[in-house]
Amino acid sequence: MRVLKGHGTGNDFVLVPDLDGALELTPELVRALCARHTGIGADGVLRVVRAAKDPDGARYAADAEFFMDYRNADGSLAEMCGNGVRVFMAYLQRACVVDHDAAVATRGGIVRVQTGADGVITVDMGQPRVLADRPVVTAAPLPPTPGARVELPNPHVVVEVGEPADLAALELSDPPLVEPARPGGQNVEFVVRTGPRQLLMRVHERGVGETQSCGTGICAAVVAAATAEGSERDDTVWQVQVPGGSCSVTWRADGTVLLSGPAVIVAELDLDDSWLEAALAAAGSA
Ligand SMILES: N[C@@H](CCC[C@H](N)C(=O)O)C(=O)O
Repeated sequence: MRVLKGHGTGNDFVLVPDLDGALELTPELVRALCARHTGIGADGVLRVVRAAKDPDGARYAADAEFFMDYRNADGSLAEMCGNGVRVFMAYLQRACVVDHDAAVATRGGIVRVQTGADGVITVDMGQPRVLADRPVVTAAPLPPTPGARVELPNPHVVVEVGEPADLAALELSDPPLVEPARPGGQNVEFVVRTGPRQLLMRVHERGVGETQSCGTGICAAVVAAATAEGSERDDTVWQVQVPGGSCSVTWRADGTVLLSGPAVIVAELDLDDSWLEAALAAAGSA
């Protein structure tokens, strides 16, 4: 089995090319690949398959050739992955199956992805949904604080905290408590404003834990911050710094959100059967 390792601002993935949809990607196999000590180690898996060859992708096949089958490290499915889709695009270009512009199908719909001359990849993430309720988030030592619920289409709750030191002090090894919790969970972003249209962010991802970056979360953070200050859809560029790097975001006048950032392919690996068996056993017993 041949796989690749890649990352976008430190949000890392195992890419599994399976263009004809022959592989059975079980939750156990996802956990085995993502295991940090016994597997390759990643926040998630990106299975690369022709849309027509996947049951979830087939409905998009007329408009998008490839389907990004994204799985969180715990084996769960998610609608979209903003960093992952840039890495997915980097893979498609490396495999010479697309040029610099592609439509990619995801469980959350089709997204348009473009690579600039500088190698920066921009994704049209579509229209965010800002929900009216204000769930209360608790993560030590932060007191219970109301956050903004934003869907892109993944579920996010964005909480503003005071200073960079408050952000650094947050204990995120366990999932933050969100009340009321959304069935199925949510991603939680903690942000500090460091200047006009500049945010510093940490994130706890549903199905993963704290990660170095989350692309849909970065967009959700900008949408929440712009909404709070009344500068929605003003076409300006926001910069969001995360532990793994930085991305820029534009909430356009037509309501769609653009996410731009890097994507890196780190390695291409052949997994041998004995490793796969051992990794599966380790993931099963973890
Ligand atoms: N890291 C991703 C989001 C991955 C899915 C997320 N954990 C979820 O379950 O919604 C990104 O870059 O957007």
